Amino acid sequence: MGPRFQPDDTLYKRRNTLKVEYVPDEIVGRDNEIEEYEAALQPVINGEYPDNVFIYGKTGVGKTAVTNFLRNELLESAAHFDVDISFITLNCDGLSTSYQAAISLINKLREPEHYIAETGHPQSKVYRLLWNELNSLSGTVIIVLDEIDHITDDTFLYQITRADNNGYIENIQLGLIGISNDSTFREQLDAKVQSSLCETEISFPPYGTEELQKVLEQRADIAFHQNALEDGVISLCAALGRQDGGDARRAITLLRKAGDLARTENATRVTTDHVERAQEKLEAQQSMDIMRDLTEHEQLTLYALTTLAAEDATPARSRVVYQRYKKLCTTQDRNPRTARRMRSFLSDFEILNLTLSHMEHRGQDGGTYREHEINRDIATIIDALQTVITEFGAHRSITEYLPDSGEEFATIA
Ligand SMILES: Nc1ncnc2c1ncn2[C@@H]1O[C@H](COP(=O)(O)OP(=O)(O)OP(=O)(O)O)[C@@H](O)[C@H]1O
Repeated sequence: MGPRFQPDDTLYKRRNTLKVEYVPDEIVGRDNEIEEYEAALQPVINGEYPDNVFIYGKTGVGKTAVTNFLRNELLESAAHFDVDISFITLNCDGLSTSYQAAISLINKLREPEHYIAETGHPQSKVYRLLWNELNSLSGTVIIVLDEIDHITDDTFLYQITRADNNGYIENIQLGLIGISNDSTFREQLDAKVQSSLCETEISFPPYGTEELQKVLEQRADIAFHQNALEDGVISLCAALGRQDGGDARRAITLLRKAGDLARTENATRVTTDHVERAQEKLEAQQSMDIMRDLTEHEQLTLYALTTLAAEDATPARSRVVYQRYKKLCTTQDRNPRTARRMRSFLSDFEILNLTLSHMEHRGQDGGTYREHEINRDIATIIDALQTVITEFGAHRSITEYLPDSGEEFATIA
């Protein structure tokens, strides 16, 4: 028998280009946004101040890809015309305060051996160090703050947008690009910060089917061998991607998952059937992630409804779900949320597609009430709720759905 893992390149030419980390050389389907963005950056090449730019749009709509593309183009043009430009990119994911953001930016500008500690400095010292670092640069410096909405207070943005006016920086012309997928972020900013940061605002709308098709075609050309995709594969991925919010990242991931499925099955081509099955898997994974991210009381509510489903007692009225939910809470002495709060959890589940509910009308007395049922299979929900089940115990109705190591769960009558 030969080695277990055999190289296999029947379908893929460069599979890595379908991974999220890959930066495309060319951007397709974002011409209007690129035009606006370019106009805001154009002054830089004339040696003038750039406009500060605020980019917003939902996840996977090309905000980062277009920013990286234009950065590369600008750097190339700057080299050609001998203009001094530098970019500093800071991803604000994981930075929740201005203090952390300022320290991260300082460290971005320093060599690792001169990094400063993440805590313990007076605020005035942090900004002094930051101005020193920026003043050691020259020409135009553009700071890109990706996921800018993670910074929950305005101080950092206030300081950095005012640094020039306040005389803290000399020699350099500072430009700021803020990127966010939270459209309400801008409204929450202090008015002065808002007007400085949002000199140019560019909204990136979700991709339409045609645009997704272009993005996918471009990527498939690099990633797959010629003829590796059956007709209709790209258009199906584009249509499903459109339904899932016009997110290019998700559409590209779907194509990769379909390719992987085809490869696992030793298929000679990727077919629409592979795409459909890959989509089912992605959806299952997505709802699993959603369920795992619910709060404890939301999970207990879902757990309560699932036990009723396991007893064949669904669709169930909200008050029946509430009784079961309260019972689960008492096993660990938790104070149950009010019935109204629990009903709001049930409405949220419906929006998330985890449950279905409908109104029932009583006959003679004319009242109405709502009934709920789960919209995922019991085993999947039980799997997602492992943590809460381990802590609160396994209701007798679900024992057959527990993993083989079921003994570790205390049972609830
Ligand atoms: N117009 C495009 N042309 C080619 N590839 C694209 C295009 N738009 C997006 N992509 C690809 O889709 C993926 C997601 O894009 P990107 O990271 O730019 O989204 P984003 O809007 O910044 O999302 P987030 O807010 O989640 O960071 C990336 O892999 C990117 O390369």
